[in-house]
Amino acid sequence: MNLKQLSLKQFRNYKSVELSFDQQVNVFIGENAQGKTNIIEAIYVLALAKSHRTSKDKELIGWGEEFARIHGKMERRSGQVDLELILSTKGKKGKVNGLEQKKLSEYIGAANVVMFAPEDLNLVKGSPQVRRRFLDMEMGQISRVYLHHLGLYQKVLQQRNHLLKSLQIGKGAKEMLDILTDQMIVLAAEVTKRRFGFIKQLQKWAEQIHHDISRGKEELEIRYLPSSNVSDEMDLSKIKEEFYRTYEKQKTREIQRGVTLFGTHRDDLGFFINGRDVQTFGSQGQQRTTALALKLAEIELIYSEIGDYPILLLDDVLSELDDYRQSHLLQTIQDRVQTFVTTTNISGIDQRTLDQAKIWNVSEGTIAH
Ligand SMILES: Nc1ncnc2c1ncn2[C@@H]1O[C@H](COP(=O)(O)OP(=O)(O)OP(=O)(O)O)[C@@H](O)[C@H]1O
Repeated sequence: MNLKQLSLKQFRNYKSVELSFDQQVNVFIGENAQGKTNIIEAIYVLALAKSHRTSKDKELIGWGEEFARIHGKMERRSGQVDLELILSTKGKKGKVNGLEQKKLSEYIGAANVVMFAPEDLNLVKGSPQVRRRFLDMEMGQISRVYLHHLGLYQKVLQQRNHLLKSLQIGKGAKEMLDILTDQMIVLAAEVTKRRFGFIKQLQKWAEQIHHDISRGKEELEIRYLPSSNVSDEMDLSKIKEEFYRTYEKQKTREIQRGVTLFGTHRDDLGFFINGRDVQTFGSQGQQRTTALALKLAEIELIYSEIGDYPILLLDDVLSELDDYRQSHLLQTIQDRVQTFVTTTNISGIDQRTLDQAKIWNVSEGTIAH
């Protein structure tokens, strides 16, 4: 899929800007703090209704303004799609082809993006939260059902934590805990089952890509690491049974601590190269290759799921990759994947890429080419 036009109003440091993209590769170049990342963040938010670098939508609205608007015209295999997202201090609204969507979960998925930013190099070593966020953002854009279950799970979890806090100080109704636990377990089982399935698919691509980047020397394995004793082979009812067992074991401690101690919000992902944990034993280079393999695997996975390539957003990351990794990445995207790149220094980018790219100069919230 291709983004043909993008217009921003009061988004970050852009008062009003309209851009047309007729090339596959677009490079935004400029000094620090001029608005390069803001542009590709806008494309990410247009697709996923969430930023990759903040959970506070208010930060996306231009200072002193009431709202921000992102409008994009996409060309997909299935036809043209017009997307509009309005962020205000009161919330956000998404329109697809001019029609306002009742729920954001119905809006998400009309455009697909894969972002590779310096923070992603932290995916392997960073906190489990970073890896769960990766799972949720990636899975959310290819599965509405997943997004739906995840949203409900988060709501129930919040209520359950609230109740546990009350029970901790001798308030609240204890029978409510069983009711909320039932609801949480049904949703946790759905989320878990889908995450196992997603990892299995991602593994298939990532393994091959990692093998190629490491010139056949390394085998990458991705494992879903649940906090309960559930496994890939279990069906939904078996997963639920296991969650109930965990609940019975943890119940007293949960009340003492005033917080939910089991469930998908405590799960993690593990990466293994030739059987060794990359998080503990991986060199910096191996961590980079793993992160790159995951991103490239995501591109293939999205293609296999929806029959269209996602848009690739590379935020200041090309210069972080050595020549070999960079050319591997560029080989993957060649002619297939519309790509937006930001950089402060054009010399870090492969000349073959520059030859087919449109170069945009970014300075203090204005863009020229
Ligand atoms: N809500 C906002 N309203 C107005 N300006 C903002 C807002 N949020 C950030 N900015 C401004 O945007 C600029 C940062 O833009 P951006 O993050 O895109 O930088 P960049 O060009 O990618 O730089 P770097 O190379 O350092 O990453 C800063 O000048 C910052 O003050």
